[in-house]
Amino acid sequence: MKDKVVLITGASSGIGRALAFAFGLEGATVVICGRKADALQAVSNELRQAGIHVLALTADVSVEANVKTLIEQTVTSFGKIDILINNAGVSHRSMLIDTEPVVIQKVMDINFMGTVYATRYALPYIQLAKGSIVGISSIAGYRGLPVRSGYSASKFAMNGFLEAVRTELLHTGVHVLTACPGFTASNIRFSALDAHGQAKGETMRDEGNMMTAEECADHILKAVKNRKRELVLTTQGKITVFLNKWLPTLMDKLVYNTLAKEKDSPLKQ
Ligand SMILES: NC(=O)c1ccc[n+]([C@@H]2O[C@H](COP(=O)([O-])OP(=O)(O)OC[C@H]3O[C@@H](n4cnc5c(N)ncnc54)[C@H](O)[C@@H]3O)[C@@H](O)[C@H]2O)c1
Repeated sequence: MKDKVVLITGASSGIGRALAFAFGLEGATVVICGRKADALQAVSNELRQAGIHVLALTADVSVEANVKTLIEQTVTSFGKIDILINNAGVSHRSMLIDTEPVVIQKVMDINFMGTVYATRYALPYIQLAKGSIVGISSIAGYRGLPVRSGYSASKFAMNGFLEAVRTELLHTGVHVLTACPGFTASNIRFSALDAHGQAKGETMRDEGNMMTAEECADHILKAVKNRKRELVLTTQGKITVFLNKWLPTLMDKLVYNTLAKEKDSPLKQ
């Protein structure tokens, strides 16, 4: 990764932060982006202390002009972008019947349109570098998950978008990776939106019993180095993707019953 410039969206916590360390410790220059300047600065300081060359830029990925500026500032600073990691994301937890559509719009704007903006504006530079475009998707991008219909939709959209882009770029030397973590300990469940768009502020799962963000980032780093097409993480995630392909009706019941056991689940057991 020496001499590579890696742009990571949503890097002030969780998997994005861990990716900044993973790529940075391999010698890459990392450009980290997030909405909150304070949180971003704190991560930037930690990265610098670890000897990593870092630039922190604030941007809301759901705002096209912000993302355009983010790409321009990165190129002005370093002259290129080798790897773009579309990581910024938000979830929601509410039954569709209760959910204000604007909540689903917000999830789509961040998870999907954020990926569209960053990929579109970074693409000329990634093509020059014959670099990599990475989407941090989810198992929810292969198997629709109840109580997260908008989140699943945004990750299905991301998967389809990146598959199409990968095919468009087949003869250009650009690598496109769809990375689908399973449950990973992070902020994602705390910041998940409720039916009215407020952060839940709590998790409904045992965060201590999950893959860590650092383990997840190591798998993604390896997949980028090996220019893999797709990465599906955790045994549970792999089984879910496999069974859903061949036994989707059985999976409706299995997924329902599993997620009905989550604390405060609105699904009836
Ligand atoms: N943790 C999991 O269980 C899990 C599983 C599968 C996929 N993912 C995906 O991994 C990615 C990272 O999530 P995480 O688990 O590290 O959670 P996280 O909440 O710790 O990280 C998400 C990051 O995105 C940032 N972000 C949110 N909205 C943004 C916006 N509009 N503009 C810029 N930044 C924004 C947040 O501030 C945060 O830093 C997400 O795309 C998520 O969907 C997570």
